[in-house]
Amino acid sequence: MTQHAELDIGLIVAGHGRHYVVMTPEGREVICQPRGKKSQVVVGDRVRWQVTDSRGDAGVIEAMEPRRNLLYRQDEWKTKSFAANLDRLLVLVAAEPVFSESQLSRALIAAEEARIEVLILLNKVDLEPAASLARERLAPYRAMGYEVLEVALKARSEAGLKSADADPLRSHRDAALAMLTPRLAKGSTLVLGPSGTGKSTLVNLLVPQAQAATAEISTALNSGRHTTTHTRWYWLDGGREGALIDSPGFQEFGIQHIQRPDLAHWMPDLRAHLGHCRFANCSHTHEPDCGVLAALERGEIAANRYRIYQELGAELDRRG
Ligand SMILES: Nc1nc2c(ncn2[C@@H]2O[C@H](COP(=O)(O)OP(=O)(O)OP(=O)(O)O)[C@@H](O)[C@H]2O)c(=O)[nH]1
Ligand SMILES: [Zn+2]
Repeated sequence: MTQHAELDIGLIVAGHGRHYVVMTPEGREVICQPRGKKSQVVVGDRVRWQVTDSRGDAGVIEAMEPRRNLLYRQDEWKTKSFAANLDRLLVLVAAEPVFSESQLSRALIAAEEARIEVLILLNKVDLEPAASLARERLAPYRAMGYEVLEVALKARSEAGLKSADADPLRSHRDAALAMLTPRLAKGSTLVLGPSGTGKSTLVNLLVPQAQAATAEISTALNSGRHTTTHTRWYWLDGGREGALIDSPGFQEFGIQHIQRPDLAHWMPDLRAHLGHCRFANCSHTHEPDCGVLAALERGEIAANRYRIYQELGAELDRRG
């Protein structure tokens, strides 16, 4: 275990195939390949590595340091890691296109299970009436304890602005920056968001040098345009205290790694009513004297959320 302790430590900031970009504590980027055939390192991992060329810009990853957490999704066939050692998950949704509550809930469940704090960001609040509808759909999430922030990263009108402003686009953008900068200043934040929500806009706002950095990495890894579809770590400040991790979009957020009996526990609104069921192994679907069903009846659990619980529960029950 200690045999690699004397090697340099580095941070995985990007990866493409079997090539990784390792950042040294001084901020230098080195292209590394893992030693073994199978590599499980992901962006956010800290690794022990050593140089393999005389100029010191290529190396080999010898070992991975223990992880604090790992956010991943899992369907029937494969596991897909997002990133490791996360302090925060920022789930970006928008007034338009209408977001899938099921996908949102899946991401939140995976984050709960991995013990990662969540921030929900609603973009395009300049678009009414879509914004009001989205706000309504997010109300249960606020009520169950998630922080929900609203922004208009690229507003087309001055709707939603408190005072008339000569440049609504700029004032919305400045307001978003002022709101987000302090919240993301420390630790690593992974950004997840379905296509079209404004994820590129958000990353470019918070990391103005993102496009240049991505191009540079693509050249280094010789992967051309492909790297833009990969996960990438960006420092938010010169002191390297805060980081934003951009990740590619995905179709389905599989949560096959969640244990069926724990499902309700990872849903804070359901969790609040656990411990009051007649049966210790209650599935909260059909049992008499179920605390969750009683709470649903009393309107203390949103109908949509309970429907999502049923769907996800059935999905986990089908697992072979
Ligand atoms: N009205 C409005 N439009 C916005 C806002 N933010 C972003 N958009 C628009 O939404 C569209 C998607 O923004 P992008 O930043 O490209 O979104 P993305 O999530 O990276 O999308 P993909 O590239 O498809 O993954 C663009 O046409 C933006 O101009 C906003 O606050 N209000
Ligand atoms: Zn129950």
